[in-house]
Amino acid sequence: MDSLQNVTLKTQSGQTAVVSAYAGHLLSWTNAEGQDYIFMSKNAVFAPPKAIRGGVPVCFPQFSNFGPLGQQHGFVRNKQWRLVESNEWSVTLSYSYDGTEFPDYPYPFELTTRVELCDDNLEQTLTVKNTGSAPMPFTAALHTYYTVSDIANVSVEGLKGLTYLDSTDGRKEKAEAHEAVAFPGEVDRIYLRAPEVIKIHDSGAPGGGRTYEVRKRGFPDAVLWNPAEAKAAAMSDLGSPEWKRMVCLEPGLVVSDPVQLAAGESWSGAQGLRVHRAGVKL
Ligand SMILES: O=P(O)(O)OC[C@H]1O[C@@H](O)[C@H](O)[C@@H](O)[C@@H]1O
Repeated sequence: MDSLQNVTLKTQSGQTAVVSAYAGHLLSWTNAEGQDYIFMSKNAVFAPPKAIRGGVPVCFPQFSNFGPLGQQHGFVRNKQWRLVESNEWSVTLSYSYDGTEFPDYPYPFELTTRVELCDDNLEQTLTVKNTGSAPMPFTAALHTYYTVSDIANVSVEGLKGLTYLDSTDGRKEKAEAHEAVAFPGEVDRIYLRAPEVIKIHDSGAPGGGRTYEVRKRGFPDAVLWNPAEAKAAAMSDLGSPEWKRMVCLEPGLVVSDPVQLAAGESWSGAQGLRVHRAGVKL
């Protein structure tokens, strides 16, 4: 761990990942050519307790305003976590909450994130244990920011036929009609009961195109987000043209299958990320 409390993972093939003990946050994942698959805003602020704009913020114990807290996306993305163990290719960090700091959330828990890099595959697991004596409600998401060439070149596959809540339209329920979901403007949606595999295609990525394959487990929902010009302009840590270079696809436990975690019990969710280049058969 360096002085910034970042842990760097490296594979034999030259991929790297950097995970911060601040917020248990995955900051980057680069290929052997140094291209970062994970977006980090050039205007991101690294000043705790500010949340970091980019990477993979952990939203817990609340996603957005789905829960009792006033704080959007919960509080663990604003906290220092503890290093549990690390080696060249994996790191485990944890955050313990004793149930006292936030009166609206009196549920003690131990939260752990493990990031593992093996060749062309990044695995991230989130595990929570209820360390209190009452059933513990929570919502959660792995708020993953992907690097894209330009949002105009991006389409998302795997969502057709699903119901989503449109957060740009009062969270009305809508049906996804498109095989390839594009981004003609602001997109902020919670897809309910999304499939295990979702793909993000970027036709303008270096080398003739790129596909991010996301395999999620334990998280029933998936959030899709790009703020577009006007909303991004109001975010000092994003702005223009940074918003064009990112898309968020976030495995989430938000609406479907609500959890009341019994005392002493644990819950786990995970995502496995793989990148395919143009011309390589999926
Ligand atoms: O600015 P924040 O708190 O990091 O949130 C960013 C976005 O996160 C997404 O997950 C939400 O669906 C959006 O509504 C929200 O704007």
